[in-house]
Amino acid sequence: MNQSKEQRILNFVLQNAVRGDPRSVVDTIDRYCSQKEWAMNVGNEKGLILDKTVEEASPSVALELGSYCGYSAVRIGRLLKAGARLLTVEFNPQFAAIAKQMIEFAGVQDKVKLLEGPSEEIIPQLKKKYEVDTLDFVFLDHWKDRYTPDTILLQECNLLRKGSVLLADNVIFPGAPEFLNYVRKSPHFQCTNYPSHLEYMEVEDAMEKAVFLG
Ligand SMILES: Cc1ncccc1-c1cc(O)c2nc[nH]c(=O)c2c1
Ligand SMILES: [Mg+2]
Repeated sequence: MNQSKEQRILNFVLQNAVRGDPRSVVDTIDRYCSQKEWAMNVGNEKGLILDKTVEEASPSVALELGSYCGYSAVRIGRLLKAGARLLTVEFNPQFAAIAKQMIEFAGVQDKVKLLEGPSEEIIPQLKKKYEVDTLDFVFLDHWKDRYTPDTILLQECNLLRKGSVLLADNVIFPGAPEFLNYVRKSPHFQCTNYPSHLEYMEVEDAMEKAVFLG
């Protein structure tokens, strides 16, 4: 049975990155996906926007929707302060298995916990099952059609507090026009757009930051 692209990415990391060094894992994935096989990691250009937003938010509890191979979970995990944690949600079992191994190889497994399942099932479990009070930072990078319903669900579950930062990938390509419309029209969010490019390509893309105002 021939390997999946995601397994090839993991293998390349296991053979070429430095165990326990998140930066080398991120750089090695970027090298593979820009030179060998394109894959939907947030990449280094948008990754820098992610880094700056995470550093500014300095979250104690962060949520990622869409782990894929674990690239952004490692990228976020490496920036978390002592005692802070990231919960990353992936519904595809094959991707979840790869991401778990990527997180462990990078050495961020004490800060990053992968939750396997659909976001609409996991979000309502965060308070009781995963002992979350409120979320300081949320990275939306799963499926564009879930961005708006999951943002509404986060509010309904009282998981956002004044100042919670949402950051959404791909708002231009593949595009999340309904989400942009929702957060930009809502009196409960203060939005900022960060123009960029699709990972490893010269195609226009952007990230949207939406700060919850309570
Ligand atoms: C897969 C793909 N093909 C062509 C162009 C863009 C994409 C693409 C890029 C991403 O960054 C994605 N992030 C999260 N979820 C996605 O589905 C996704 C899809
Ligand atoms: Mg993306």
